[in-house]
Amino acid sequence: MGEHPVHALFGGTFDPIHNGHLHIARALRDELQLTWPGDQVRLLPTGQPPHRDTAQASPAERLAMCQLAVAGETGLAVDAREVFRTTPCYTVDTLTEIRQEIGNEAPLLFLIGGDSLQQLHRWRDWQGIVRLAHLVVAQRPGSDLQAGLYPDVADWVSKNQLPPSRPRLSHGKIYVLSAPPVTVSATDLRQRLALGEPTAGLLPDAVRRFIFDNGLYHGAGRN
Ligand SMILES: Nc1ncnc2c1ncn2[C@@H]1O[C@H](COP(=O)(O)OP(=O)(O)OP(=O)(O)O)[C@@H](O)[C@H]1O
Ligand SMILES: O=C(O)c1ccc[n+]([C@@H]2O[C@H](COP(=O)([O-])O)[C@@H](O)[C@H]2O)c1
Repeated sequence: MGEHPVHALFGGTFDPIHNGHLHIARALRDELQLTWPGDQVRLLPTGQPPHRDTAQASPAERLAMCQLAVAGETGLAVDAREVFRTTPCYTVDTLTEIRQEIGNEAPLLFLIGGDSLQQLHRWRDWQGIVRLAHLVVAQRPGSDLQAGLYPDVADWVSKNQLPPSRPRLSHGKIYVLSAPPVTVSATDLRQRLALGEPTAGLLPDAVRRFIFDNGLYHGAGRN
């Protein structure tokens, strides 16, 4: 144990990917010291998310935006295995597939925001997810990680804390990032873009250009 690369996955609709996403992907890489050769935080754009409406941008556009967002970023990459699926993508299935690829010993992490942790008990087989991977949670404005959790999840969280160092165990723990919360959300960005309101500082520059060049989110292109 310990000599295996660490694989971290960050699933999302990424409609569009924004600086809040990049902030927590970088925080995961840096706080858990994923600096060994082969260590990676991979953005995992979902195809059909299980619990929400279809994305506004197409799978190919969301994938392209993720690729632009990580270009040149040490230790960040994109995993395209879910994005073109037309049936719901359940995280437990994807992590099972990745676990088969990397073997049983390698640490596997799944990054979510605090709002997702509050919904975790509604996910398909969440206990199965933590038998496959560690969870890493980013604090998000409005998500109270002490009071807002389903009791079974809160109980598991309280007993399974991971220390802030490069993980050696393969799965089963939780790490809450110390990175301060940032307020950016994709819903707010889509609204701003539709209304032609400013988005500077909220999106990676290359993603902003892609949105404008391709006329995404109706009305984009003015700011
Ligand atoms: N600003 C943020 N801080 C922490 N976590 C975030 C932030 N934005 C998104 N996340 C997390 O990233 C994951 C993917 O998010 P998603 O692609 O749905 O973006 P979103 O901004 O939450 O979108 P939407 O507003 O459409 O719900 C989720 O687990 C979500 O909790
Ligand atoms: O597996 C599930 O039941 C499940 C339920 C809700 C969300 N997820 C995953 O959580 C990630 C974030 O989802 P979202 O909807 O916040 O973009 C994304 O990878 C989804 O596939 C997974």
